[in-house]
Formats: sequence, C-alpha cells, structure tokens
Amino acid sequence: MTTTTSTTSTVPVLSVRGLEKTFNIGGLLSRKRVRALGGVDLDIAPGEIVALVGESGSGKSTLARCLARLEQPSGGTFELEGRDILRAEPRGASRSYRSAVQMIFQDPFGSLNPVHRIGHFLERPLRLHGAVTRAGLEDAKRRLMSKVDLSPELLERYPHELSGGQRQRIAIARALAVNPRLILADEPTSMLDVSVRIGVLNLMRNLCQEQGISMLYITHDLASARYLADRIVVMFAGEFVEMGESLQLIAHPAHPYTRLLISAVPDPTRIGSFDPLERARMRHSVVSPTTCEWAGQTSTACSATTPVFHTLSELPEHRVRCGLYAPPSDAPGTAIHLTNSEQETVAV
Ligand SMILES: Nc1ncnc2c1ncn2[C@@H]1O[C@H](COP(=O)(O)OP(=O)(O)OP(=O)(O)O)[C@@H](O)[C@H]1O
Repeated sequence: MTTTTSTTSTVPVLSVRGLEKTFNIGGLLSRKRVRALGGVDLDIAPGEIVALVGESGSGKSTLARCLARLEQPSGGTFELEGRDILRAEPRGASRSYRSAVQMIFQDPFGSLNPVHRIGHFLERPLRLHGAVTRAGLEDAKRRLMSKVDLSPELLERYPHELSGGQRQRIAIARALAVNPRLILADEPTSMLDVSVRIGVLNLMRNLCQEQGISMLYITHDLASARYLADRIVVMFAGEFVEMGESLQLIAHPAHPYTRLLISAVPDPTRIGSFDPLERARMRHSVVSPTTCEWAGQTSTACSATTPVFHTLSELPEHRVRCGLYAPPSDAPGTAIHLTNSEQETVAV
C-alpha cells in the first residue's frame, strides 16, 4: 500500500497499515481460502467519523472485528494512539484496549441478555471503569441514560420492554460507560425503524463532537454515511477503492464501484425512475471479467499491475484506486481518455 487516509496533522487515534485477513473455509483438510481484507491503510483523527461503505461481503465487518480483536489479522499492523497493538498485546486484547475500543452491533436485541434489567448492562462496565460505591454507581447510570436521551426509569425494565431505538441507545450508553477513544459501529441503525434512525445518528454525531470520540461507522447506506461522516471510504472485495470528504465524494464519485453504490441511493430529484436494467449494466461493468481484472475479477486498465491510489488533482483528500486513472507527471489523478464504449460503461 502506498497511501494513507489521514486528514489532519494531529496524531491519529487509529492508524492501520496493510491490515490483511484471510479465512480458511471448508473444514480442516480444505485448502480453500477467502481473502476478506487485502491489506488496508486507514487513519482516523480524534473526534473524526469515518464511514466505511460497500456491499455485503466486501469486508467491512472483518475490518471492524480485527480492530475489536475479535479476529486475528493475517498480516499488517494497527496502532491506537501511537501504540502498536498487535505487538504489545499479541495474545489478545488487554482490558484497557477493550475499554478504549468499543463495538456497537447491528442487532441491539441480540447484544442484550433478556434475563437482565437494563441497569445491569450499564453496571458492569461502570464497575470495571471504577464507579464502585453504590451511590456513585446509581449516579453514573443516570448520567449515562441522560447522555443517550433516555429516562432513568427505563433502568428497571427488561430489554423486551424497550423499542429497538431505545435498545440501541442502551448499547451506545454501555459503550460510553468506559470512556472509549474509538467506537466501531457496525450497521448500528440498519435494524431500526426508519423513523428512529435519524435520532440514533444524531446522538452518535453529538457524542463524537462533544466528547472527541472517534468512530468507524460501517454501513451499506451511502445516504446515512453522507449525513453522519466527515469522510467516506469505499470498500470493494476487501480493498479500499475510493476515499474522500463525504460531500465531495458523493458529489463527484470517481470509481465505477462508487458510482454503482450511489446509483442505488433513492434520489427524489432524479428525473424519471431509475432503470433497473441500467443498474444491472453498471454492475456488470464493474465486476465483469471484461472490464475489471483487479480484485479477483479482470480489467484491461488494471490487468498489468495492481492499481495504486491517485489523488484527484483539485482535492488532495479525495483519492481513487482504479486502473481508469493514471498519474501523469503534471496532473495526478487525471482520468485516462476512454473510448466511447468505455465511457458508456462507466457513465452514471
Ligand atoms: N468467519 C469467517 N469464515 C470464513 N469466511 C468469512 C468469515 N467471516 C467473513 N468471511 C468472508 O469474508 C468476506 C467478507 O465478509 P464481511 O462479513 O467482512 O463482509 P461485510 O462487508 O461486512 O458484509 P455484510 O455487510 O453483509 O456484513 C465474505 O466473503 C465472507 O463470506
């Protein structure tokens, strides 16, 4: 890898370099392998929200699980506030790492044991973090409930007595109980009713802004990524293919795969309905053997060598990794001139 994704000169909270994960599948004697992460680089600054978007199977959760130490990476490194974690804690995450890096999962019901009252889920992390007296514990639980805009009366209820949105707020409160530096939020709103999603997104954004917590927000949903995140990173087949400031990337997508994802976002300003055949044609143009050799498929432009990141000339934060871009000596990131038929296949 040649390029990092840092946007500021501050020391990043998280710094990932060449992180890889390959799974063996098909049992002990099988030689079949799935390359879920191809060697990715990512920096996240303090208080920054980075959205990781891509279709199902692109490797988003694998990256989050490696960072949460739920999976052991096959290669690469990552640092938390300058500390090389895999080297410092090779056998598994320390308690302090598990406090500093909190994961919020897609299914808020699945992560709350139904036999316990809500108060129980906040008590354990608070005890671990040092609120030990009974009065101190009660105060701390109430403060956490107020941070996530929930009434303290809910502390006495069981998970099934809460709505999905309320349960996800409890999951967020539980993560906050240990003062995390980084939250890995894996599709935290995808199982929620549309009407409560925006509230949870706003809550996460406010918490990051007010408390300087950084966040990796994993989602299929480009619209929510644009709404919540400072930057968007697009993932395709275990690799990052495009990254940039959220509004810029959505307004000027450079990679055919990013354009494909954007084509799936409902857009009330689009004139006429979106033709599903056109979308199928776009999908084919990205993943078919005739146009994209990289990432396990095939591409005329990428077949000679694995593509590297190129900065789009006008905006240094916007980078694309695609064989359709070449680094001319005076104008990095300028698009190669395409033939008419190639232009048709990449046009949105
Ligand atoms: N434990 C595992 N064993 C074998 N293969 C796995 C395992 N976990 C993930 N994979 C494979 O790794 C690839 C990436 O999976 P991952 O769950 O990271 O994708 P994703 O982008 O998070 O998808 P989704 O959005 O559906 O959760 C997929 O091909 C998946 O089948």
